[in-house]
Amino acid sequence: MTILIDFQSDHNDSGDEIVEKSQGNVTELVLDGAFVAPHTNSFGHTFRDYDAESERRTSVEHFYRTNHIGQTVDFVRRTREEYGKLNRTEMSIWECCELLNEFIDESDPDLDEPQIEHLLQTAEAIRKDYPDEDWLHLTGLIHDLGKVLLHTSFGELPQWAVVGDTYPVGCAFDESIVHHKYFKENPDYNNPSYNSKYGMYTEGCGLDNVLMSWGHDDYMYLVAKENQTTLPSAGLFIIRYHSFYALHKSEAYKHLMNDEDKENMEWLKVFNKYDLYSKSKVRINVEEVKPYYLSLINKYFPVKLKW
Ligand SMILES: O[C@H]1[C@H](O)[C@@H](O)[C@H](O)[C@@H](O)[C@H]1O
Ligand SMILES: [Fe+2]
Ligand SMILES: [Fe+2]
Repeated sequence: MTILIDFQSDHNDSGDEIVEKSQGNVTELVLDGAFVAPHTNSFGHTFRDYDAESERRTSVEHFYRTNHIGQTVDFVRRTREEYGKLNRTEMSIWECCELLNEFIDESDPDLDEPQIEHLLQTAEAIRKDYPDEDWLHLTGLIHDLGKVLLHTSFGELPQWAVVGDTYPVGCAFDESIVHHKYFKENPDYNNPSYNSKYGMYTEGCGLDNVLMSWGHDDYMYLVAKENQTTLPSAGLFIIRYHSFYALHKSEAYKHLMNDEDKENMEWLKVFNKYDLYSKSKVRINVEEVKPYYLSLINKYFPVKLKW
């Protein structure tokens, strides 16, 4: 497979140097040493460009339309309560990674690989740059496991209720949210209790008190917490808010954060670089890295978890 890379430029927007190595028609990102963020995704476009004319543009836009219409306060409360019961199955973290093999995320303009590839690419890229932070490697591996909600044994939630960027419900939807215009069709959009800057919240109330649109982030957070993980609070924060781009990229909703959120945000920003820019066609040898990740799972999680 060929990775399309813009050969004109050897720096990306954030000024990181791009290193490329060619082997036949396969161009690899060189990940040893400090991680170098590529300039373009596997389709030859800049990352998170929701307007770029690509084979995925229309389906991604359609995804966000359904997502923005369906995520109401009422829907989130009901679904969170239901899935928060964790009474659907019992399995280990690694079993869940394997289950994700079959899913492709319809919200993602940058990736059309099975999810397990993305998990390992993220974790391995972090591991190279932060060799001593083993909790962050494991966070990389598990951050998207909540996408298992798409699975038939979980009642097959539709993609709009599992993937995509997340945002608070119960207060005004910020304009920086991808395809914001579709919120006009969300019933909460015209509800005066939910459509002001603070809505049902107060200044500095802390993200823990904010109801986020329902999806894989909050679900995986609940799974990890209820199964008594020993991951540090920054790991749980990353899992819970990694899709909250309006906050960690556009700095909207900062008025809802408390001091602990602000501290954890530093790690989320580190994490995001690897989550977003490690998406590539470079395959990881699963069998080779599996023993390492099994040892981390063993350190931070029980053998079987409730899902
Ligand atoms: O399309 C992607 C994908 O669903 C990711 O897992 C999520 O974290 C991102 O926020 C989203 O943009
Ligand atoms: Fe995600
Ligand atoms: Fe991810």
